[in-house]
Amino acid sequence: MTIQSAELLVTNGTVLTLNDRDERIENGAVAITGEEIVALGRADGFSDWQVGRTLDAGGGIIMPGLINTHTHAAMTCFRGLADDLHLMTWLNDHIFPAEAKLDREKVCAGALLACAEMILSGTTCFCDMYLFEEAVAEAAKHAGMRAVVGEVLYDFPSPNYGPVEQGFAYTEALISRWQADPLITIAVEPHSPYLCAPDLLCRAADLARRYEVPLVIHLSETENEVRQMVEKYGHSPVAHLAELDVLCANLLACHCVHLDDHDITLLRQFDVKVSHNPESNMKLASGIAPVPQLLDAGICVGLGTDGCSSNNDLDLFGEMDMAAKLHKVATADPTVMDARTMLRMCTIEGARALGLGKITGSLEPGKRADLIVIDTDKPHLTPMYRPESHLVYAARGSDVTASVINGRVVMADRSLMTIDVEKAMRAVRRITAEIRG
Ligand SMILES: CSC[C@H]1O[C@@H](n2cnc3c(O)ncnc32)[C@H](O)[C@@H]1O
Ligand SMILES: [Zn+2]
Repeated sequence: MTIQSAELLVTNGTVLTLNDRDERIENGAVAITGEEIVALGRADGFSDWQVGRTLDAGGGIIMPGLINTHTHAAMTCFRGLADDLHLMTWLNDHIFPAEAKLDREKVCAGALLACAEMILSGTTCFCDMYLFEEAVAEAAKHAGMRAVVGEVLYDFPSPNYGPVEQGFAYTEALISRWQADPLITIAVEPHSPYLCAPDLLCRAADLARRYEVPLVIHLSETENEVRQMVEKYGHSPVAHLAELDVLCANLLACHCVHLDDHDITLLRQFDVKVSHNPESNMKLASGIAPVPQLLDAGICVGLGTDGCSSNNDLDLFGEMDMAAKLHKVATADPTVMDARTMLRMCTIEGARALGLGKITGSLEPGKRADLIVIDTDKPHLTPMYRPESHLVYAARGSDVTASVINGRVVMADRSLMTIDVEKAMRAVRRITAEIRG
């Protein structure tokens, strides 16, 4: 008889696989070796395994880590700086002037704090658009997080690279530097059709196609944006991208709040993925994305927080709860966006949206070991008829006790292994003085 072995066994919990069959394993365990899940099943099935380290889930829930499909991680530096404003006032009068004061070190500090907040609230993977993204990639790598990162490209000079020509060069350098990294994927990220001329959009799409990397953009976020685009180009933002041949399966379109039926047909036709950011859309009063319609059309939708200056946190548990309830009230239909749909949106569908569906987003042998443990021994999680219900409607990020990313334990007993959280908070507090000054 061969002795089976695992370097790490996460055991004694209800395992939610979020795989195609949505399996739930009571008294379950997940065996990990190196970066990968090697087996999962009932915990007693592993009693004769040789195990290096055991992580006891204490009777809680073991599930795939959450995936945040749209962040501007370093915007932790601007949390609470400017609230209660329209998007364009918020951006032009407050955020862009503050961002002009950023540099590589500040972005690195802001992103590291974001990683601490994300790991502590159950996120294992995020997709980021910002300035000085090399620093974001380094922060994510330091934190041990999986990330898709891309330098923002737009028509005006960037505080990082200057004119956009150099933005393309910077993006290509990022792609070649991080090509073989197990955690970091580089994306091409034009900001939006309203800040990017047609030529920039076409070049960005060509670059993403050439390197087979994700293409990420803000799209149809506000009514004003749609009006402007129709006046300027005679098309909606989605139809504008279709005209330019930018719509494709590796495009992640963030927000997609103001869509007409033709836009939805186009998104489906080109298999475009959508990132839904309900809290940011609510806070900036941008509107309500037609997510139930997108799902009915068969479009892949992931969940995102957007930057935490328009949210104002990075807790995806809160985001799932908000999204589920927002769409119920918007459609006057309590059956839409049920708990299962929300959990899938935040895990496997998020992974698919980022082009990572084959490696993460569900617990299956052969996939990377990206998982979290939730402590359910809490008054607000008692009793528990259905774990899926609690995860969406009752749990908070602070209920997450452990996190494993790419096979590495990055948090246990709510202690971060990779980040000195006190130091990370101090660094960002120091930056706020400069931002204010
Ligand atoms: C420089 S990277 C990204 C750029 O986008 C700004 N931003 C943050 N949130 C939003 C949003 O909801 N819509 C459009 N632009 C947004 C961010 O401040 C950065 O300047
Ligand atoms: Zn955004």
